[in-house]
Amino acid sequence: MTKKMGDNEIFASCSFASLGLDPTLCEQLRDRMGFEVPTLVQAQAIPVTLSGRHVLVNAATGTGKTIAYLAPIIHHLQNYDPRIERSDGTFALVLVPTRELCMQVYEILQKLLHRFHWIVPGYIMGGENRSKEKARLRKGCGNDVNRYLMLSDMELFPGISILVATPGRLLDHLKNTSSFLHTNMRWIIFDEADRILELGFGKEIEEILNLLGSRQNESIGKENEVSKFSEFKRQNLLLSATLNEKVNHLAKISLDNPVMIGLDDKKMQPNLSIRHFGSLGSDMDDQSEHPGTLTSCSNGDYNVPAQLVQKYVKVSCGSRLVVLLSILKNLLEREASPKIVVFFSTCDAVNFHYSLLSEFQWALNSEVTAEMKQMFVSCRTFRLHGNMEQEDRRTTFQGFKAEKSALLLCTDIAARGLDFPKVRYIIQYDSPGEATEYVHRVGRTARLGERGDSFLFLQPVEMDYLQDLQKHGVTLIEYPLLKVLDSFPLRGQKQYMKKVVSLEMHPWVLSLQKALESFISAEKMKKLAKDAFCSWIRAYTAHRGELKRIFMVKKLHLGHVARSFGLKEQPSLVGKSFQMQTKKRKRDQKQKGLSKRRRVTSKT
Ligand SMILES: Nc1ncnc2c1ncn2[C@@H]1O[C@H](COP(=O)(O)OP(=O)(O)OP(=O)(O)O)[C@@H](O)[C@H]1O
Repeated sequence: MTKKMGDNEIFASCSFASLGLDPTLCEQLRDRMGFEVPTLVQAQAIPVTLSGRHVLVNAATGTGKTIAYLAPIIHHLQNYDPRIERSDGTFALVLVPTRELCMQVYEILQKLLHRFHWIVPGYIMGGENRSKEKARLRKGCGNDVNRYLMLSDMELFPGISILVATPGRLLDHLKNTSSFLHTNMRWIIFDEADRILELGFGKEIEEILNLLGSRQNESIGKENEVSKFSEFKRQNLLLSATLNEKVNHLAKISLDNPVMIGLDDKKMQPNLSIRHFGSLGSDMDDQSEHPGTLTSCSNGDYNVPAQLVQKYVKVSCGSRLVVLLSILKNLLEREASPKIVVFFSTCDAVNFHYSLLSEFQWALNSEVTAEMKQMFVSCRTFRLHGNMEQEDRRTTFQGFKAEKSALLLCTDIAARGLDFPKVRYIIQYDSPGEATEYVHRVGRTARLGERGDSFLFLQPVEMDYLQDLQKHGVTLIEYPLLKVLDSFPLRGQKQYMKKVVSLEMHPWVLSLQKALESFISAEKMKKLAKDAFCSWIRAYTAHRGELKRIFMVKKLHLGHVARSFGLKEQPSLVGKSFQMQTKKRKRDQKQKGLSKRRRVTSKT
């Protein structure tokens, strides 16, 4: 592994065994996962979690939080004497915000439990076709049917020991699947807690905690539910790379006198365990009522990997597309096999750029025949967003993970917790909005001490966003855009003789924009571009609070926005279709009475 940071800034100078973990489990960590020594976070969290205390972990992205909670649980479960059985039901519940994260944690569990065949992992998540899954499990295709189960199959195969779940589908089963046995539930883990709450799952989480009798005031198993495991105390763990009011509230209602890991004294006020039983669904803005509050993120530092190089790309609206393609080309040609993730604000924008990058062919000399053109970017391109079929999401997730060099175009659905190995560059083509989101997006690179660079696209009118990030201790340097554009040869010339000062008048920009507009004028691409344009404006309008001041839709020149989608049409034409779409959306929303959560998820 190439590392920029010293290993002692990432890894602890002790062994997994010295933390008190079972020797067979340590072997699994080494042989199956390739982990020789614990990371610093693991070295801090594992002994505390083994001791049975409630824990709140706030550590930078990519520091190994998953093993920090899974290893102690497996240690205890494999140690139970007599061994746990199927009929004992579920012992541990890992709640995660997205389906991809659900699969990721489940896959790690599969590896770790290889030698502990009596501990059964399972997962449930929205979007799965239940009958198809049942059939697949019955036939035993893919997985070992006896060990790896989904809760939708609980009627057929009760007894998942460690369950990974997204909140919505879990609640459904808690209410409706009578054979879901949870009287022995000992651990509840909230992974990426802030994202679970941001997605509007606060009410579901409260209901889950109530149904499982695991709110802070009920943290010891109910007296009348005596089982052979009732001597064990409930233990809840909460993990998050960023903190906010809602996470603080969840901590207060679910954690009993927790040990804080990764939190310095500045970031919290004393006595987190003060009981407050408000609602996670409501906005927690009245701090005075909550004395045990973690200080708000607005003044705090965010945990960004120290070795990450963060740059911003200052580019006027009309040249955005050309600059994106140019930077991608530059990165892909400069390095042997880079993996790049590009974030967009909407599903339609992902679809448009995906088709463009997968199909756009190009030649330096515009006179050449179609056969002589080459792909503008020559690497495998993937896309990931919330409007895709579950099966396609799964294929993308696995595919991009496996590739050595590839491009992933995605919405924020991929911003949290996903661990794609060897991602070298993150491009935030559309701005992330909240600074929290910025941190999570860049956290997909520079994981565990590896190198990583990030690029944030900003228009000249949006430069105040840098100050917003600065408030959170995040500092970016300017990307030398003109220098990079100058390095592209044009019509056979290696360098331009004349020094170009303006980006818009740069011969490379003009030439590429012309080629793009011609390509996008084809019917299929044009339709994708128009949809992307409309949804992009909607997302831009949806910036909240303080950010509205920076990302002002009225400062946008619609013609320039259209140009950034390779559209030649008059802005008024496109603007009209946008207005019609906005009206239609408002009408639909009124009719359906869409919840806050659905508004958030539809964006991703
Ligand atoms: N002890 C270890 N030794 C080597 N690699 C490790 C170790 N622990 C974890 N890793 C690897 O480090 C990477 C990051 O781990 P993980 O996904 O758990 O981080 P995280 O802190 O949960 O990140 P995020 O906040 O983005 O969710 C993974 O690729 C994982 O396999």
